[in-house]
Amino acid sequence: MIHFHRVMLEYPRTQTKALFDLNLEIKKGEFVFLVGHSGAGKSSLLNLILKRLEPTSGAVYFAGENLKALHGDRIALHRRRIGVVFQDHRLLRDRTVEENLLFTLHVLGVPRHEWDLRVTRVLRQVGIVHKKRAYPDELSVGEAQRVAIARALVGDPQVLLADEPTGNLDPANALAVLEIFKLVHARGATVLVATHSRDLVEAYPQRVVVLKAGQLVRDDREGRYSLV
Ligand SMILES: Nc1ncnc2c1ncn2[C@@H]1O[C@H](COP(=O)(O)OP(=O)(O)OP(=O)(O)O)[C@@H](O)[C@H]1O
Repeated sequence: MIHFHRVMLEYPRTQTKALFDLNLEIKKGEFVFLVGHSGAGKSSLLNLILKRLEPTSGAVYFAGENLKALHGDRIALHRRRIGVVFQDHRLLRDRTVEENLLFTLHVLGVPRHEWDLRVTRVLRQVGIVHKKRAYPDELSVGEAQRVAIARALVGDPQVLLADEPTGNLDPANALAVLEIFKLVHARGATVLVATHSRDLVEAYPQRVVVLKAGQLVRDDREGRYSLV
């Protein structure tokens, strides 16, 4: 589903080498934790999958297609296949929870007659349907994060990418978020979660890929957490 082939990434302005000779293959339906110290390159890796960044050398493939070949509208179409959750949820502050999700469905081009059903279903799934008329500023951090997850899932993406999705949450809320990811995984989506949280990794033993200073130093299918 996602394949990195000898990827090197250097940020040109600062000449920071963020990833070195990275080879990684993630199969359809896999759940992968991406761990590593701050600055190890986790966010850079996720941004390459979204084609927000281009590799300096090497190639990133998504569903068999080299992302380098995508231009213009096809980049937007590519991103629509992917649900994204960040620590900083980036909800639209002047729209209610429901309107935030409707906006996403509009952008995704989902037919209007499906909107109500999809919004209700996904808000139920993340346990926040009672807040659908609230504005983001009226939500707790944990609630806002659930809405961000709902927004990432409302388009039924094939792939879910999450960057520190539980960084601001207390342990109970972090585990609640993990439960949602497990459901998404069980439904067949490919899930990639960048995290510093040992608790999260230990609560759901899955494949763990460890980055250290831009290099993949460990790939453990037994789900063992170690920052090396
Ligand atoms: N826009 C940028 N321009 C220049 N250098 C950058 C940029 N973004 C990240 N870097 C550098 O690239 C390296 C990898 O950063 P990245 O954000 O991918 O790490 P990370 O593992 O996600 O860290 P964290 O856990 O702190 O979010 C770091 O050395 C960082 O300083």
